[in-house]
Amino acid sequence: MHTIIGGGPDAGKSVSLHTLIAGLMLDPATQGVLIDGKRGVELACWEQVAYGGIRTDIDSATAGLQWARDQMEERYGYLAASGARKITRGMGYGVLAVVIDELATFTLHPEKKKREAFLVPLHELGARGRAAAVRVIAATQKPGSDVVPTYIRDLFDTRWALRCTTREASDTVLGSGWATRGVDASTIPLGSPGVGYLLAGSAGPVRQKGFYLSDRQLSDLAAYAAELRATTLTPWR
Ligand SMILES: Nc1ncnc2c1ncn2[C@@H]1O[C@H](COP(=O)(O)OP(=O)(O)OP(=O)(O)O)[C@@H](O)[C@H]1O
Repeated sequence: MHTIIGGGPDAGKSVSLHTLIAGLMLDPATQGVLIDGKRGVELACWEQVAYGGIRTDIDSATAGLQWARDQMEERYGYLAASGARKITRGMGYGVLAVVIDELATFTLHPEKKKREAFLVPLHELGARGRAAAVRVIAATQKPGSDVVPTYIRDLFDTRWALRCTTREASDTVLGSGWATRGVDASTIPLGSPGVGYLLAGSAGPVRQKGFYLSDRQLSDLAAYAAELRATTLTPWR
């Protein structure tokens, strides 16, 4: 499953992202590439457990994606050699998580070459990552095709629409047609951070409120995740 989180300012995207990161990184077998388009201010607490630290500029973000892509290829090599179709627990690999806060920072980068270099491995991870236990999770204020290319947006099968500023933006996150069927994240009242519609699997979107973790709780969880990594023998160390 790859997840996109969309919503207007203060909708609760970063907090939602943190809860997903916490869930992933508390398993010491998870490897995480963490990319922060908000200059590192959001994801900083996960610095110790992120592969190569928190990546804030497009060059290091792209290098992180390329590293994850190489890991994915290695996993495909293992699958080919073992005759299995997908990575499962017990094969010696954990989840490889690629998390991006404010995706638009990179997809709208002014240098076309750098933008493209970022999008190529991101697309490969999204398109071929599932069988290799790669999970791409991205948050963005503006998920429209002028910001996130449609061929990238379509790779996300789990969609989480927090409060959006327009009906169109809500449909962009969830997939077109949901607003006319009464599922419209622009109707979520202002001042309800974390409330949104989650579309996962074949059932329709479910209205729910994301879990809240304070900065203190997050830094405690991040420290615990780091400690687990230091004391647990993982397949890749
Ligand atoms: N699930 C939640 N429950 C309660 N408060 C929340 C929740 N999620 C977020 N908040 C609060 O709402 C505010 C905005 O949250 P957050 O920074 O995650 O929003 P955002 O969508 O990332 O904002 P922006 O895009 O403007 O940076 C913060 O003060 C945060 O503490």
